Order: sequence, then C-alpha cells, then structure tokens
Amino acid sequence: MIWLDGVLVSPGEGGVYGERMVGECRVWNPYRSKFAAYAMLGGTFDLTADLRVLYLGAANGTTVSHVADYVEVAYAVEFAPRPMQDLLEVCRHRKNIIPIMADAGRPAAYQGVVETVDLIYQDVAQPDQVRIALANLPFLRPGGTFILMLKTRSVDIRKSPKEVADETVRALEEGGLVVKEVKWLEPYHHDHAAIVCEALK
Ligand SMILES: C[S@@+](CC[C@H](N)C(=O)[O-])C[C@H]1O[C@@H](n2cnc3c(N)ncnc32)[C@H](O)[C@@H]1O
Repeated sequence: MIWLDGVLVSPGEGGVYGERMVGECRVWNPYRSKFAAYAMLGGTFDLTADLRVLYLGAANGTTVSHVADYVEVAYAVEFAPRPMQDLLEVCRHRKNIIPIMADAGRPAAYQGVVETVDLIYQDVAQPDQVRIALANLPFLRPGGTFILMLKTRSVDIRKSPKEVADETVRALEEGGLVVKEVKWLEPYHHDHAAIVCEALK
C-alpha cells in the first residue's frame, strides 16, 4: 500500500468520484471504502502489482477503481443495473477492470470468464454472504486470500455484531477457509468487520 504523509493513496490517473489528488496519486477515503478503512486501521493484507482479483459487489466502482490502481487485473461482479452503468464508465479509463454483470451467488455464469485468482474481495451486504463466499471459492488459488467485508446488520439485526461475526467465522472455517484476521471497521463503517481468510494450500 502507498502512504503519503499518513494518507492512503492509490497510484492512478484521473479522479473517479471527486476524490482529492496528491500529485499523481488518488486519495483513498476510508469513509467511502471499506478496504481503505481496513488499511487505515492497520490491516495487514497488502495489494501488489502481481495480484489477480475477483471483486464481488463492485457497485459503482469506487473501491475497485483503487484496487485496480495497484493490481494486475480485477474481475468486478455487480448485479444491479444502475451502479453497473457507473462501473462501465470507470472501466473505460481502467482497462484492467473486467466488468461482469452477474449474480455473485450464481458463479457458474462467469466461470468461463474469470481465471484463477490470488484474492477474492467480497462486499455484497447480503444475508447469505457466507454462501456467496463459499460458492466463489473454486476461483481462488490454493493459499490465496479471501477478504469478506461483513455487514453484520444485513445478516441478522437481532443478534449483536460480535455474535454475527463469530458465526460467520465458524461458517467460513467449516467451508474450508482459515481465518487469519478479523478487524472491526469503526469509526469509518459501523457494525462492519473485515474478515481475512486464507484458502488451504
Ligand atoms: C456495499 S455495496 C458495495 C460497495 C463497493 N464494494 C465499494 O466499496 O465501492 C454492495 C453492492 O453489492 C451488490 N450486490 C449485492 N448482492 C450481489 C450479488 N449477489 N451479486 C452481485 N452483486 C451484488 C449490490 O448491488 C451493491 O452494489
């Protein structure tokens, strides 16, 4: 990750959502992006130029545009037509983002397009976040990283955020992932946790 005077940036040209520029770099706002919040809070996973990424829940491309500034390629899956329009605009200027309009819960639809990746990043804010995560595991190389941005209130509003996170961790481990890190994203995103996992080697 690149830091300039304590500010997280990505080395991209041209703003995407009105973000501030510092020289040739785009300021990566932790209030706008859970990945930036994770990094600001000391998250250990580093984006590097050799990574192939499958990004689930790309929305209008805010975070995936920053991720793409760092990595080799990002396959960006989104199923809602309106954010997809904005994402396509982002892709016009970032040729290493491959937009895929599909339901991440039905990955068979894109298995002919997406290659084996080093990182899966999921931010779908759905009740069945774990099922979606496990359905996409066949794309992840052995030893690769899965980052699940968990919105606990989307899973069960009656349970405490910690209860939901504990259950999610258990379910991911039962599904074959090794959970390495759970980082709560306060104060940037309330009741959200970044769950960082490794696929078995
Ligand atoms: C919280 S927003 C993502 C924000 C984005 N990751 C960012 O940081 O810029 C969640 C997005 O996931 C999308 N989404 C939810 N369920 C999905 C699914 N099953 N397949 C594809 N996209 C999905 C929603 O349409 C929405 O755009």
